Amino acid sequence: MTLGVRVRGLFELCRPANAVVSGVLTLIGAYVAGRPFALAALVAAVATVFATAAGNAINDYFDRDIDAINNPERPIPRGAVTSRGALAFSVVLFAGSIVLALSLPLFAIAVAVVNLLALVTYTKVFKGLPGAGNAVVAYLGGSTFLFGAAAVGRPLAAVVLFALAALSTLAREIIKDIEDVAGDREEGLNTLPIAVGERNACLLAAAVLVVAVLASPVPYLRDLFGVAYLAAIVPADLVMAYAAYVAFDDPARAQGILKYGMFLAAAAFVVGRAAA
Ligand SMILES: CC(C)=CCC/C(C)=C/CC/C(C)=C/CC/C(C)=C/COC[C@H](O)COP(=O)(O)O
Ligand SMILES: CC(C)=CCC/C(C)=C/CC/C(C)=C/CC/C(C)=C/COP(=O)(O)OP(=O)(O)O
Ligand SMILES: [Mg+2]
Repeated sequence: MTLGVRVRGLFELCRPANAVVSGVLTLIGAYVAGRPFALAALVAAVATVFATAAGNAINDYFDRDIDAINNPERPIPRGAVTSRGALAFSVVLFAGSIVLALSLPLFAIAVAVVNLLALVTYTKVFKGLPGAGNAVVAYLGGSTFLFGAAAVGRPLAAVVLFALAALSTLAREIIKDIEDVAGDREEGLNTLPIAVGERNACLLAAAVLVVAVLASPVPYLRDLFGVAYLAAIVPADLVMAYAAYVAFDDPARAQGILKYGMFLAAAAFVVGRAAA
């Protein structure tokens, strides 16, 4: 195995696009809290990139046997990275994330510690319990905004964004589990759609999305954002509501549409704060 093959494998293990998105959401949290250019905001964003990369790497480590069957192109099953190498890489990334987080205010350190525990335990403890794994990933997604705001000393500024992002991520994770039912059943996993049926899981995901969409004006109503936010969030809400509708027929397409709607919503947060 050449060095290039190994480096590429480690890079893929991090799922760099997801890690960078998480870091950007942390910066948005600091921006909404009013201090995007503070050094602490940058430190928190890099800590988030490291933590997300570490979480993805350890997920692939724990999933190595399942992925050998279902995702043979992943770095461990295809032989680009050894399983011990993936675990060691994840430990190094976690350590980097902790060292960075230790320079932040106490509440931000607390969020980082809870998140690292959640990332380490997710695959073995929560993923196999119906709904629990989805809730953990939803919490993690939402916590990026909270972490960014906490890093600059104003966690309360991001509480509503945390809730909106967690609700929409919860819906998307449930829809992704509906998409994955066939493979997950073979693996013996007990995900929500396997436990309660695909239609019930879809009804729940749609209901969660409706709550998120109906709650989306709250940052405006609480004077956190200006009126431009309303103009920016409406298209995002429409895309997310459409995703809920599509989920009943085509969950694979719905989760992609929903991701797009979530990105639009994150952009609306920036617009809303800029116009506050
Ligand atoms: C109603 C309203 C205003 C909602 C707000 C929506 C919002 C701003 C959501 C932000 C959440 C977001 C864009 C999260 C992405 C970050 C992330 C890495 C999430 C967790 O992903 C795990 C997932 O299992 C990986 O999936 P995939 O994308 O298919 O690789
Ligand atoms: C703010 C700080 C310190 C950290 C934030 C950490 C964040 C945002 C994590 C986002 C959620 C995430 C990417 C978790 C990683 C573990 C995970 C759920 C991987 C998904 O792996 P797949 O292999 O696609 O799916 P399953 O293994 O769940 O089937
Ligand atoms: Mg996995």
